[in-house]
Amino acid sequence: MFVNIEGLSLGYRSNIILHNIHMSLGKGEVTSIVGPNGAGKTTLLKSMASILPPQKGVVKIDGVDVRSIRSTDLAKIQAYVPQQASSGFPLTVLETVMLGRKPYIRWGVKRQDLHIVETLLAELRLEHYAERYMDELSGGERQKVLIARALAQQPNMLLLDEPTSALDIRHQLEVLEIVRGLAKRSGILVVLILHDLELAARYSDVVYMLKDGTVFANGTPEEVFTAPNMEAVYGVRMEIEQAAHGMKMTAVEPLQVYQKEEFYVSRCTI
Ligand SMILES: Nc1ncnc2c1ncn2[C@@H]1O[C@H](COP(=O)(O)OP(=O)(O)OP(=O)(O)O)[C@@H](O)[C@H]1O
Repeated sequence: MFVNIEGLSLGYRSNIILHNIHMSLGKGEVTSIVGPNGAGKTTLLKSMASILPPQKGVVKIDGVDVRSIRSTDLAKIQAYVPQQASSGFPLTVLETVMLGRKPYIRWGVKRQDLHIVETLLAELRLEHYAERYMDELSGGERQKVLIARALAQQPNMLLLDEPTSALDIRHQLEVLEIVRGLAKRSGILVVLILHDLELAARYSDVVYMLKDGTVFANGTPEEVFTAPNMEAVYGVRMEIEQAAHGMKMTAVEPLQVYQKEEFYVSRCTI
């Protein structure tokens, strides 16, 4: 499986958000989309999920325009987990994850569906929550259940919008290890939106850095996460070092701002 995005421009009503985006994503690769708030990351992911139609350009999966794929077929190819999802009515964890099997279920739940769901619950250490209702879970537990539901679709392509935002550090690593393991073992194409750039560096093969609805830089984490790129895109001076398990990024600027304020306050007091 491969995904090509060619000259994609789109927005909301007459307000164009993404401008002439080109991307190519390969099987078994983990790609992170990063960039400041409002850069257009979610809009881009929604367009890959065929939720938002392009105004120009095209998103192609294996050479086929995603807009021409029927939604039931698309659900077997790709799973999308939005930033916030609510079911609208009360479901247990088991029922929620079972919803991921919906594209495959014709007349009723089969033993194989139950096996897939139970295996995922165990893998994500959610088995003890199976009978709990979704509104009885913490934000982080709910986020893991939604990831389990996406994985139950057994997609070739997984689109996750800030999948670790509600998770503590141990669960962040756990989820990203599972997702990366799936990419490497099963050849799933994974696209993540991440705000934590150290996690993006650690778990991604490829990074696309967006600025104002355009691709400012793309390549390996080492190529993209450079001090000049960070300053140009985030407006923050950073020190970036290679560390044993990825990259270490330290913001330099906030410290200076603080020192300037302190200086200003002490001068006023005098
Ligand atoms: N439904 C909508 N209607 C109109 N404008 C929208 C809508 N959704 C998003 N936008 C605007 O599109 C721009 C890009 O939003 P988007 O959610 O794609 O950014 P993002 O990079 O994912 O941001 P964040 O990091 O804050 O989640 C923003 O200026 C936002 O206000």
